[in-house]
Order: sequence, then C-alpha cells, then structure tokens
Amino acid sequence: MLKLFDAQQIKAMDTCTVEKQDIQSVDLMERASLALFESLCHLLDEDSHIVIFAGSGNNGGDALALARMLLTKHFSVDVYLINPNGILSADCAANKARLERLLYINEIRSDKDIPQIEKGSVVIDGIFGSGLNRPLSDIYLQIVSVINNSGSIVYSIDIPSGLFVEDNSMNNPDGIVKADRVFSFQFPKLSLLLPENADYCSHLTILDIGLCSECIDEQFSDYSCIERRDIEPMLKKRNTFAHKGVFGHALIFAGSFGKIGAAVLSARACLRAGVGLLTMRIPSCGVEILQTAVPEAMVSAEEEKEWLSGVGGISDKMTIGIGPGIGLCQVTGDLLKTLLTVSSKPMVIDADALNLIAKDESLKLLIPKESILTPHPVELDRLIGCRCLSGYERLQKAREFAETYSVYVVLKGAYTATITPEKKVFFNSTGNPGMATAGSGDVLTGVITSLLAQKYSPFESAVFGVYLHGSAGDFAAKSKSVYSLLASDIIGYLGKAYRGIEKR
Ligand SMILES: NC(=O)C1=CN([C@@H]2O[C@H](COP(=O)(O)OP(=O)(O)OC[C@H]3O[C@@H](n4cnc5c(N)ncnc54)[C@H](OP(=O)(O)O)[C@@H]3O)[C@@H](O)[C@H]2O)[C@@H](O)CC1
Ligand SMILES: [K+]
Repeated sequence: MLKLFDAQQIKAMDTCTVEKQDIQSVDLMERASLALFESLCHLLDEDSHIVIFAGSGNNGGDALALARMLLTKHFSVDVYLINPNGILSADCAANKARLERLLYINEIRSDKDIPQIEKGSVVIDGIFGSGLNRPLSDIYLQIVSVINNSGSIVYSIDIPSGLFVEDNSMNNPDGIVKADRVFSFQFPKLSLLLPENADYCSHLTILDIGLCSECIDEQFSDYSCIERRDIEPMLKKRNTFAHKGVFGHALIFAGSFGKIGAAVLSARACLRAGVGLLTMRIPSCGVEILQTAVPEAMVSAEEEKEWLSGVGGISDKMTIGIGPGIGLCQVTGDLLKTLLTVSSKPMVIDADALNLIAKDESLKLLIPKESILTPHPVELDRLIGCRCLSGYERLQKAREFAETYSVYVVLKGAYTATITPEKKVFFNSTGNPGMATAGSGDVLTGVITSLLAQKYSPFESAVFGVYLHGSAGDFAAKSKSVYSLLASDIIGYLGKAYRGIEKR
C-alpha cells in the first residue's frame, strides 16, 4: 500500500532518511535525480532539446542535478535558474556549483530574463516542489504562462510547480504548470489524484528513491493507494467441495420502466463476480427481459408494473444491494425506508437509492452500520446537502459522512476513493476513462454486492470490488479501446480480472 503524505511529513522523512542511512541530504538529492534521469531517458530522443527551469529550493536542486546527468549523455540542454532574491537552498547551491563547471547557467532575476521556449523543446519543470507555501505571483506567474503556452512537452519534477500537495481550493489556476507527465518521488501526492487537478498532470510516474522504510512507517497517514499486492491476499480460495450455498445469496433491488437495463447489468455483474445465488427484485415490466437476459438469476416480481414499491420476501441470509435504475417514486422511497428499518446487516446502496436518502434526512440514521454507499460526486453532494467547490472539499465531507453514519463511502472517479468509518481513504489504482459510460456504476454495485454476499468484509468488498471492476475495465479498454467500451464489456472481463489477481 502506498501511503500519501503532506509536505511536512515528506520533509520529516527526508531528514529521517538522511540520519538513518548516514548520508548527506545532497546524496539523497543525487539519488532522486538519478532515478528521475533513468526514467526520463526512456522518453527522450537523442536529438531532444531540453529546457530546464530550476527554482531556488530543493526542487530546483533536483533539476540542476538532472541537467548535469543529461549532459553526460550529450543531450542539448539549456538551464534557467529562477533566483529573484539571490538565495538558494544549500543543496540547490551545491548542485549549481557542480553544474557551473560544465554549462553556463542562465539566471532569471526579473521578467526581462524570461526566455521564449523554442518550438519542439522538452521542458523540465523544477521550479517548486512540496515546499510551495503560497500561490505563485509576479515573475513566477509569467514563467508558468510561458511554459504552459509553449506547446512543448512538459515534465514536472515531483509535482507540477504551483500545485499544493493537498488542498488547492484557494489556488490560482493560472499559476500552475500543466505537465504531460509528473515524476513524483516515492509517493503520489494527494492533489494529483483529485479531479480538479486533471489539467496539471496527464500521466504520473512514481519513482522509488529509497527513503528509509522505518521513517515511512513512523509517519501516520489517513490516505493510501491500493496496489495489486494489497488485493491479492484478499482473494478467497475456492474449496474443492464447495457448493453454491457457500458463496452467498444476493438480493438486488433494481430497475423501473425504461431502466430494466440497469437491473440486467447489476445482475450479470453480481453473478460474474462469483455469488452463489442471486434474486433480483424488479417491477413486473422487467420480468421477461431479465429472465431472458440473465437466466442464472431468480426473479422476485413486484406487483407494480413500472416501479418498485414492496420489499418482497427477504431473509437474514440474503445480502442486499439497492439502487440501480430504481427511480425516485415516493412508493420506492417508502420501500427503501422499510428495507433500511428491517435490515441490520450491511448493504450496498447506490444511485437513486442514494438520491432518495438525500431527499429524506431521516433515512440517513436508518442505514445499517458498515453499509457501502457508492455515490458519484453529484450524488455525494446531494447526500451531504451542499455543492462542494473542489474534489478536496468533497473528500473531506465524505470522510465526515462516513464517520457520522458509520458507513463505507465509495466515492467514484478516476481514482475511486473508499472511505472507511474511521475516515481513512483508500484510492484505487485500476480503471480508465473508457469506464465513464452508462451502466458502469450498475456493474460496480453488482460486483460489490456479490463480494459482500460471499462474506468478504465490507472493507474488502469495497476496495476489492472497486479494484476488480477497474481491472476488468482495463482489460476491456485494451480490447475495445476507451472510446468504444460498454459497461457490458466490463462484465465480460471480470473473469480475466480475477485471473490477474489469482495468477502470482
Ligand atoms: N521527498 C524527499 O524526500 C526528497 C525531496 N526532494 C525535493 O525537494 C523538494 C522540496 O524542496 P523544498 O522543501 O526546498 O521546497 P521547494 O518547493 O523546492 O522550494 C521551496 C522554496 O520556495 C519558496 N517558496 C515557496 N512558495 C513560493 C512561492 N509561491 N513563490 C516564491 N517562493 C516560494 C520557499 O521560500 P520562502 O520564499 O517561503 O522563504 C522555499 O525556499 C521536493 O519537491 C523534491 O523535489 C529531493 O531533492 C530529495 C528527496
Ligand atoms: K516541480
């Protein structure tokens, strides 16, 4: 699991590593720059012209060390050191001295010194890193504007200059470098996983710079990234003598007139994710459709033709999922209230079930503890009753919600975040933009309900389900492309996603 840290913690681990490994901080900078150099070389052409912008802190120091390394490979390099106050960090000054022996360093002290960037150049952005402590102004704004308007490929060191590590709600969007790729040292930075910052980081590479693991373990963090090695041990092996009764009985409430497709998708996904038995509670208009499309599912037909109004037959043995395509009818809201009242086991709540809860405050208190709620950002905003101005704010509000109601919130997005009742946040690392398509959420509900029915804990059902869903989506995108991917394709690749987890 990759932990995510704030700027102070990063500094503390830096200092701790230098102490524990008995090295100088400039040696750690050399190690970081070497990791960057090796990774970057794969992306450069022999005749690339490289324009490096270095700031006065250690991010600038990294950039100057990188320039020296690129010269050893005979790249054409221009270096601009932005130093309006004439004060450099010690390690930046050390690297300036080393580089000066090999290359003339241009210094930018006023706007007259800002260069035009030659067309076709590759820009390295080493102006500010995790030490940024205020939005950019003056000369820095002008330099960022020149970089962003240059049409060049831009690679940022550690984090795009001008972007804060965590909260950018009060930042100036014009004062942030737009990077084609960010090479982040050791850990991703929280802000790079939030949707409002998508323009500043098209691709992300994490570089291992050998920070001391003891120093990392000492630092507490509420934020982590889930990796495959965290998921693999969760997979429950199947016993030779297993029968369908062992793998749980899911009961999914889904569909309304015109939205029976949502029920079909969640049913198929639930079965493909391995549940033993599945009952679909649907309005009667969907019975033939569902029985034809998913013969493996049982159907509990609602008396109403077009929407759900009654809970039907439920038992304690069943694991409930509710929401895909159910609509917002008052009678369906009443059904949801009854269901929340009579159930004490965790359930999966999605889509219009979340919107119905948002409409009736009293329902929130009825949600069984440890249930899994799977909102997209707009559904989350409705649920908490306010329009969040940033992904960062939304994440904090979702954490408060998860704690207040003792539930797991799966906040869907490019890096879907599973938030626990303890307010811990686990970002997912699989998935792709092709999955931003109709029905993708219905598939996720089916998968998570399936895992919960198979006795995965609510935490495992959420993080494993999200990982599996994303991984199936990645296989689907490889075959169908991100443009043509359908939610049904995700279901089709759930088996391959399982194989991927089971392989090693
Ligand atoms: N993680 C690791 O272990 C390793 C980290 N390493 C690298 O170190 C980087 C962090 O370095 P850092 O702490 O020196 O901060 P960095 O961002 O370079 O500069 C901060 C300086 O800028 C200033 N300043 C701030 N905001 C400003 C503004 N808006 N406008 C103008 N000035 C502003 C502020 O000074 P101030 O003006 O506040 O006095 C301060 O002096 C990190 O990102 C990574 O690249 C590797 O080398 C080794 C391993
Ligand atoms: K940077």
